[in-house]
Amino acid sequence: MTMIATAESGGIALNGISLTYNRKRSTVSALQGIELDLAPDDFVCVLGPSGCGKSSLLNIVAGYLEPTEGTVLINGNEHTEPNAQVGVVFQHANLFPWLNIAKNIEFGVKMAKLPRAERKRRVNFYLDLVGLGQAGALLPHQLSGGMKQRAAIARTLATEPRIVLMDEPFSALDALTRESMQMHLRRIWLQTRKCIFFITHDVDEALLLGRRILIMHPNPGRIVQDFVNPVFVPEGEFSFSDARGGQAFAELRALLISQIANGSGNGS
Ligand SMILES: Nc1ncnc2c1ncn2[C@@H]1O[C@H](COP(=O)(O)OP(=O)(O)OP(=O)(O)O)[C@@H](O)[C@H]1O
Repeated sequence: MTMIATAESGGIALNGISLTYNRKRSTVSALQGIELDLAPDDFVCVLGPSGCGKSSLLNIVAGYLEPTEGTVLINGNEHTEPNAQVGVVFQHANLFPWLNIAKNIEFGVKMAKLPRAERKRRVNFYLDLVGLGQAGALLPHQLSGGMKQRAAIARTLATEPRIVLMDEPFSALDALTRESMQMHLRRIWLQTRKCIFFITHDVDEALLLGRRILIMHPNPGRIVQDFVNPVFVPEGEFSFSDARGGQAFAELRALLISQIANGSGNGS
């Protein structure tokens, strides 16, 4: 597999990131020596067995956790705490139940103290982008699980961050909704070309969505593969089920599953 270099101005650079958790009687090396450059329009999927440090890495990029060593640079500036340049979408939408969908989306934008007209423009634009143009007046409990998650994505995008971090955003959804969300996310990325850093346990999801794929292994948590996804479709719509049926897709899936299993101690 080919290694790629994506250092570009405007992107995100992780330099020498290590993270050690101190427990009562032991320490855990959750991350060690992470070097990573993310281009402004990357779509990076991160795969790896449980406990390899995926969420820890995301939390460091988000500014929620301070690394033991190393720095995160966004557009050349050191990034040490949560700010509007980094948006995060979690497994659960966590919408405010008392606010309608439009007001939920506007909430983050309001925090940025933007003029009212710009707030409205963004709410309408991002509602349309996630296919909820007709749902702005509904309350969260009136939405399906997939619609709620689309609203959460719109809420994050409306703050116009430089990078969107996603921690298994579709894992709580049923299979059909999940596939439709994957298609939505692909369309959103094609339209916005926003840098997306997407953690998943699902190899198919990574192969369908990621232009670039990282594989991490634990003990210590580290990146063992970083490659351009050879079955990524760069433009337009395509049938996910046809793609899954392709030979190159199936071979790569099998290879990645064995590489992930090697890291979990289940490999041969
Ligand atoms: N707050 C904490 N205190 C101590 N150890 C922690 C803490 N959070 C995570 N760890 C440990 O750090 C390592 C990496 O955890 P992390 O949650 O980042 O992995 P992950 O790849 O996201 O796992 P999963 O796929 O199961 O979510 C694991 O060994 C975990 O037990």
